[in-house]
Amino acid sequence: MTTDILSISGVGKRFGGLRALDDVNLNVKKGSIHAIIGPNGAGKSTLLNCLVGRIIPDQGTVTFDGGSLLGHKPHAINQAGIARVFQTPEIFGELTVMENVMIPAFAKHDGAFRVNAWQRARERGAVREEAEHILDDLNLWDQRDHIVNSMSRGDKRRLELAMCLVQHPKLLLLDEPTAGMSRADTNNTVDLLKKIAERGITKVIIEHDMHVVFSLAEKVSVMAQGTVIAEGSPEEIKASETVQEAYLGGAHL
Ligand SMILES: Nc1ncnc2c1ncn2[C@@H]1O[C@H](COP(=O)(O)OP(=O)(O)OP(=O)(O)O)[C@@H](O)[C@H]1O
Repeated sequence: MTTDILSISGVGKRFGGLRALDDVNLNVKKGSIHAIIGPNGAGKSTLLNCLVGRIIPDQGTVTFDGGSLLGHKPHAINQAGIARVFQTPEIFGELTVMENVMIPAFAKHDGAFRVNAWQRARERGAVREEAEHILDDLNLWDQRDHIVNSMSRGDKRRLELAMCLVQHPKLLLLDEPTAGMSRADTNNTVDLLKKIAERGITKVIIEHDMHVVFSLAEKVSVMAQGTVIAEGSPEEIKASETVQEAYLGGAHL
């Protein structure tokens, strides 16, 4: 029996004459933290976009939790249990931290269940409790009534993570979660991601910061020119000559 929650097989995507993805094969084990690294333009974001329904591959299959993801709209994929944290947080700047976390929590509930008014009122309490719990976990509780526009970039990214976690995803996609952060904020984010690892959510992380990759990932896939050129544990990837050559032109990771 397979323990893979996500299987990408033979995926290809062209943009005009450019082959952005070329026969991509990649399997993600349930409950693992799987990093995808590679130089600029390797196709990492395009692949992620295929997983959330923003881009439809020209070829190949993508199977998540036993069903095909292809042809489904982003909203349906989100309801199926995939949440994504973007490079630029997608949050509501005029609202408070708590309001931002409540929105996806309710969206998840309303999408998952058809409820009458009484049930809905009862669930309201449960949803709020869950939101409070997650804000506490992500060290955002003290800022719960702050208007989001006034927060630092690092805090906004943490908020976006909270907005994903409150949906109880089976798979969390993190697109450069530490991009533009100071070293201190990066280290905090790494600690946080380790902490939420205990929730058993599978994570796929695209990241340029090798310190982040090697401190978090159990498995690393290396992409270059639209395809996966190497795969292994962080130690195997660090030691791989193919990776050193193709990814960094011979420099050491
Ligand atoms: N919508 C698009 N239309 C045309 N070309 C695109 C489009 N999206 C991506 N590309 C091209 O596809 C290739 C792969 O881009 P992609 O953004 O997936 O790479 P990446 O590995 O995520 O890079 P980075 O690390 O810089 O984010 C690049 O050459 C890019 O210019």
